[in-house]
Amino acid sequence: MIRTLDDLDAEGAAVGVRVDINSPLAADGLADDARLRAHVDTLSELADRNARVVLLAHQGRPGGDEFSTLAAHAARLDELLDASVGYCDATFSSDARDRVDALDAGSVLVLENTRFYSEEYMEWDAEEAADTHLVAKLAPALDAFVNDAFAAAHRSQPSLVGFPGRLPSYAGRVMERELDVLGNIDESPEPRVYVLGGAKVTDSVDVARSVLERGLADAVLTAGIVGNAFLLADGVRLGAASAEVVNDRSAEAVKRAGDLLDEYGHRIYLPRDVAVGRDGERVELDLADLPSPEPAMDVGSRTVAAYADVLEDAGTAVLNGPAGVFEDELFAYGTRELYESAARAEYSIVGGGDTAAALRRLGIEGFSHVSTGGGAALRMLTDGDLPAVTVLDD
Ligand SMILES: Nc1ncnc2c1ncn2[C@@H]1O[C@H](COP(=O)(O)OP(=O)(O)O)[C@@H](O)[C@H]1O
Ligand SMILES: O=C(OP(=O)(O)O)[C@H](O)COP(=O)(O)O
Repeated sequence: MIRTLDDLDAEGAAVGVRVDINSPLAADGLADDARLRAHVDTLSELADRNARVVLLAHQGRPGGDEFSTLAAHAARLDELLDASVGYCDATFSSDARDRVDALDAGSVLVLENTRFYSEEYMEWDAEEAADTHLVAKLAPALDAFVNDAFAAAHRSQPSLVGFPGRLPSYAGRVMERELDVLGNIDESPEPRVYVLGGAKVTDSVDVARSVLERGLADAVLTAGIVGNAFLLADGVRLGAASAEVVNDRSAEAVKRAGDLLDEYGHRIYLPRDVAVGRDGERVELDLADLPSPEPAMDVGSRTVAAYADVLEDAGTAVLNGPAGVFEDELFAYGTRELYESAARAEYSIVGGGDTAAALRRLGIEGFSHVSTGGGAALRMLTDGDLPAVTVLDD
């Protein structure tokens, strides 16, 4: 059974709360605060119940553009919450532990990006994770652990799976809600159409295989860089620029996409056209017009029309990842159209950090459930288990 905040004696307790506030960044700070706002209920409840709330979170991946401190996140949380929110530029050092010890009841402290520490970017089993430096050093300063980071719950990293071995542990309100909705997807209306876009090529190929093998998906529509990977796997010569974007993520995934096309090609839909930028304009190219020197940045209108036909009959639409570089208005068309078609399905689930940002930016509403997780939601839908959830279950 997974315990929730209803089971936690919060008064005066130092509660470590793992959240997922991993967000798109802009030059001057956060480009979108949806993931921060998602945790407001959990954090407000704990602060109102006089807990000393200690936040653990990651931002970006080592070496990536969005790998940064959590200073901007703490400042935004301070605006979003009634409680006072402090920031500490360390995670488990004596400085960090001193700040935890000095924290007032009803206040919040944001510790530094957990991925600044190399152990955090490795996968562990729960017992080993409990012995990592981060967990072994920080746990003694805490009385309890709450995992509200559904969006990262598919990762077996120390801050996600290590604390339950050392502290009484609970699911936060976001985690509780997500498990409630996504745990019952196999009872959702058929036919089920999965729309896989975005940049996580390897994860998406794995998801496609799983939902097709398990008979959960009647159709898989591919878009974004994922769609480009499937086009390459199908032998389409997109051009060196597009191929480089895909291969930078995973050349191996293209091979695996090819294997999947061999087995399930009749249920996998590939883009029929793509959009590139030429002299500052959007230009749509049919597959016959490729290769193109410019990278494919969006799906074109023929793809949108074909996918809309499939989605029109969907009982359930499950969507992850944008169809193109929606951040640039020239290439937002595919995402806008595809999301609007998916939102019209009888039951529709959408997930992903960038996907949620796209929904807000493009003003699209009407999904039955907007999950805070992309990879986590898909993994939950396909495997039904998540490592960070399994360790909460006792
Ligand atoms: N054709 C494309 N070329 C380059 N980037 C793309 C393309 N299609 C989508 N993207 C990018 O993919 C990113 C989001 O993908 P991903 O992180 O997988 O989504 P999510 O966070 O919703 O799971 C966006 O920043 C978007 O610009
Ligand atoms: O943004 C996230 O994943 P998502 O984009 O699949 O929702 C989570 O914060 C997990 O991040 P990660 O995929 O770098 O482990």
